[in-house]
Amino acid sequence: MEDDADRPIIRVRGLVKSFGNHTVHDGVDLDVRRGEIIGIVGGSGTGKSVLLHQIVGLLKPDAGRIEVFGESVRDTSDEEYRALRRRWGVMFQDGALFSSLTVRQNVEAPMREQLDLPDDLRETLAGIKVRMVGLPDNAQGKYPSDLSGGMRKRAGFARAIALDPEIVFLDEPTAGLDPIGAAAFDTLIGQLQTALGLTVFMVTHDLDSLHAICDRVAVLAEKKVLAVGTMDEMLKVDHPWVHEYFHGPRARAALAGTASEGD
Ligand SMILES: Nc1ncnc2c1ncn2[C@@H]1O[C@H](COP(=O)(O)OP(=O)(O)OP(=O)(O)O)[C@@H](O)[C@H]1O
Repeated sequence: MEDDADRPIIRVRGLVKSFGNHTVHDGVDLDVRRGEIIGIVGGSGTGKSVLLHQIVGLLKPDAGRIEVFGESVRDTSDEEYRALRRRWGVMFQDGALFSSLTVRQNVEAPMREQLDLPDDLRETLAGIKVRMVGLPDNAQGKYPSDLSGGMRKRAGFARAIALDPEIVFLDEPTAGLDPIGAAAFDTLIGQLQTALGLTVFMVTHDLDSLHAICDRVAVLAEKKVLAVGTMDEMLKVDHPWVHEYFHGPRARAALAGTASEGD
């Protein structure tokens, strides 16, 4: 069945999640639109990664509803979940590459799991994904430990797009990169989003990324999505944390950087 174009590609309603007596989410609502890049921001420990992990079915919410492509992620059989999972790719915070596999083998891993392809075709396709993220051909045979942090992130991105997903989830893709590497990674995300028509759900602390590539931003605070909108709309939100985040010195520097790029 075709997805309704107006229906959010991800719909979260009334999400509640606690660890012991520590409540992380208490009524999280969020819609993600098909084709957008949405940045998820919030203070440390506000549950950005926990939200991502619940949406992709790696953590079980205590209450609430999560729909991806109109399907409830919780109420699926193993087979249905496998089919859903094929339509998204995840790049975890640290890249989460298999250290004993080469870059190309890492990209092949989800293909082996989900697709029944002849070896040579799978290798060729994985090689194409490695090229798409801007890694040189000689990176294909290297192990994660032989790569720079930026190259490891690109390899993680290549694995996230291995199955031609409709959504990619990126957990702090530019964390730990120097400003030039981070800007190059932002450019890559923007280019692949456009070229492949991706929806991008991106957890980030990086104000430069928000300015450079995000269509909308969702702020997690007080156990909820406190505000969601464009960067311009975020500047008008009257909440102390949101105000400090979007008007503070780092925000001004990021805004100045964006302005001078456009000059
Ligand atoms: N598996 C777990 N067991 C217990 N507590 C957890 C677990 N996973 C996350 N938490 C707690 O949930 C809270 C939210 O964690 P999460 O990693 O989502 O924060 P975050 O917003 O992504 O933070 P950061 O920006 O620092 O990465 C934290 O207090 C964390 O300690």
